[in-house]
Amino acid sequence: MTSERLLRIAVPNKGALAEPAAAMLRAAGYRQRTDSKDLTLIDNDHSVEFYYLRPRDIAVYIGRGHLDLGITGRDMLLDSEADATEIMQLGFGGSRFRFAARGGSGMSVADLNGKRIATSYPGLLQTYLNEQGVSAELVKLDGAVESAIRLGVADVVADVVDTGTTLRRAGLELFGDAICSSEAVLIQRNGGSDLPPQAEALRTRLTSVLVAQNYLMMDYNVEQVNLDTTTALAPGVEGPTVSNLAKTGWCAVRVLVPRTGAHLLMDQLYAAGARGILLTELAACRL
Ligand SMILES: Nc1ncnc2c1ncn2[C@@H]1O[C@H](COP(=O)(O)OP(=O)(O)OP(=O)(O)O)[C@@H](O)[C@H]1O
Ligand SMILES: O=P(O)(O)OC[C@H]1O[C@H](OP(=O)(O)OP(=O)(O)O)[C@H](O)[C@@H]1O
Ligand SMILES: [Mg+2]
Repeated sequence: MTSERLLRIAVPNKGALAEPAAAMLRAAGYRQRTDSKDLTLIDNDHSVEFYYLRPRDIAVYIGRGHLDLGITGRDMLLDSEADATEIMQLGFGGSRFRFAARGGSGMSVADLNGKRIATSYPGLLQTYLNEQGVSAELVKLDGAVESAIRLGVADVVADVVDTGTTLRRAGLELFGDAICSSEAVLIQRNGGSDLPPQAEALRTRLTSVLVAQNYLMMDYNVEQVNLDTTTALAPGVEGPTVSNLAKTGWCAVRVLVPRTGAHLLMDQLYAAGARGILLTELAACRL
């Protein structure tokens, strides 16, 4: 690809988003670093340069216009209050930002007035408290926020919850609605319109990875007399590819099927006469 300049993309260098972000970019056909100490990597074939940065800092670089696109968490983008916006949901790194207090304390958001709330996301939390008309003292911590109550530095925590294991281990219980539902997102500067053409190519390729996650490739053999029944069960997108088998009266069918319900479909196809049914993962898929 020829272009006047490299597209500059920020990718999380560590934490929960780093590995899945690199894996998604690899699945989309981009080169990624093999040494986790590398700070940057140029993919010359696609005229893209990747910068490996702390996920918390990525919105800052994008908002100030020093990098073109970035992958970070929605919660981190909102917390940063950077001049940046999400342009695509990436389907990994899902979490919720929640309040928690000592088990059995029966807290509610209305009880937060005057309380000390420990968090690593003061921007996100303060915005929410303002909306709720609550006045509380924020205790800003870098991580392991769940220990703040036991150690007496806070009455309540507001933190990222995925499985809830960390909270349970700390003897805490959730209260109130989720302050934010987060996942990894692709971000750009607000109103940013001077992106090189590789930006659109990246979005198309990432979309093809997401689409591929929703489908599987199915192959099966079936007798000609049963073909109408099996193709009605699995009609595919444009229609199945049907080829002749060497065995007279039989054909081979290849068809894209939704991942959800694929095993139920296998049962139905088998009952309808399909044999040798194969399900295969897709790396990428542009429909
Ligand atoms: N199980 C999880 N634990 C932590 N963050 C998660 C999890 N699942 C998804 N995330 C998301 O990952 C993003 C980055 O959080 P992460 O904890 O990796 O950053 P960090 O705390 O700055 O880094 P580190 O934990 O390495 O110091 C956030 O958007 C968060 O919502
Ligand atoms: O609900 P869970 O599945 O237990 O995951 C949530 C925990 O994971 C994150 O911590 P991380 O490992 O990023 O450490 P940190 O607190 O030092 O950031 C987050 O801050 C929670 O503590
Ligand atoms: Mg963390």
